[in-house]
Amino acid sequence: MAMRNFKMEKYLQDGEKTYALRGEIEKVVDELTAKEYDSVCMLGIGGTWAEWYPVIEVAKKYTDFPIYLENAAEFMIKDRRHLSDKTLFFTSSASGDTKEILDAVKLCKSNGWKVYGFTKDATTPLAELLTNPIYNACGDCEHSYLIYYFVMLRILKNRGEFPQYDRWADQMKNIFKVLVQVREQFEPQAAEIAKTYAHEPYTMFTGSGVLWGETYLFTMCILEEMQWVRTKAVTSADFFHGPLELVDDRVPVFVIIGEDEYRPLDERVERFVKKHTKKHVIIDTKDFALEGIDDEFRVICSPMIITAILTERLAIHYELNTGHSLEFRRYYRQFAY
Ligand SMILES: O=P(O)(O)OC[C@H]1O[C@](O)(CO)[C@@H](O)[C@@H]1O
Repeated sequence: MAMRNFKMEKYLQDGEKTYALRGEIEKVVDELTAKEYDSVCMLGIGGTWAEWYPVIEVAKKYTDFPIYLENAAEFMIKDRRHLSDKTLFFTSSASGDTKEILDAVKLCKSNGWKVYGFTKDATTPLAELLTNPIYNACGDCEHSYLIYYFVMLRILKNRGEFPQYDRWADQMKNIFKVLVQVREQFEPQAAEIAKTYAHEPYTMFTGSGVLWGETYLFTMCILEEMQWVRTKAVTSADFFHGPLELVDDRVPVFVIIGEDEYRPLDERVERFVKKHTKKHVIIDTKDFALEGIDDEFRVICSPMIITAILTERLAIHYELNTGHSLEFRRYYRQFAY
């Protein structure tokens, strides 16, 4: 099935460019971890916060080292005594002009804290603030996941907590090709799901663990910001503390099922919705093969599967059905607020 609005050659070329950043990222991380440090802090906002989320969730499976994920706007006003000049700070903004990120990085700098990270190119305001900025022209989520994982898992490797780093990173050379297969497999379903649900007045999404960030991102940044489709994202655990009361045949529930230790929580939601609404959509990362990638790395790659099929493919089919351009905003970045 041909994929609407998908340029395969360009996608694979962009993937090669992103993978090629591996050496540069490893060099920065190796230099930083050769010196004394006592914590790691990632700064994000909205979509970037959601993209860092699984990277930190994964890291916590391998280490109990202090690793923080801060919302850049909250970071400005909250207590920061857990951070210091011994913290390794990273951030990312594809546009390089997201206000909250710029403010947070300026605040770090005013404390003498260096911030490392990513932006699209050397012309952005963020590029001027970062130490050793790394340029990643393609800000799509799977690209972000890959480079953020290069940062985080390399730190863990250097701490002796992720000795399989090289095997994992070598296998990531093919991840973009694999994610084309994942897209192709999902495409007929994406077309069908969007046709059925794009005009629903309210849609719930549940997810958990390593997939929570992408669940939240897809509803907030794609369906709400880019499609004006009303949604609720709730963790599989919290679904049973409120949202379940709204479920009946009028309310579609998308259940995103992952492969980490949270899976039983997702399966509990699956059992419930299958009984209480005809409008359930079950999306299980286990249904997608990752050719050439070891099973022990599936959880790490699982947000890439979800972003490929929802944020990339389902979004395109929603756009087709709603007739609302994914590019159009009425408020976001249209004026100061
Ligand atoms: O990477 P940038 O340019 O800072 O943009 C991040 C933003 O992009 C979006 O994901 C989509 O416009 C926002 O919701 C998000 O906060």
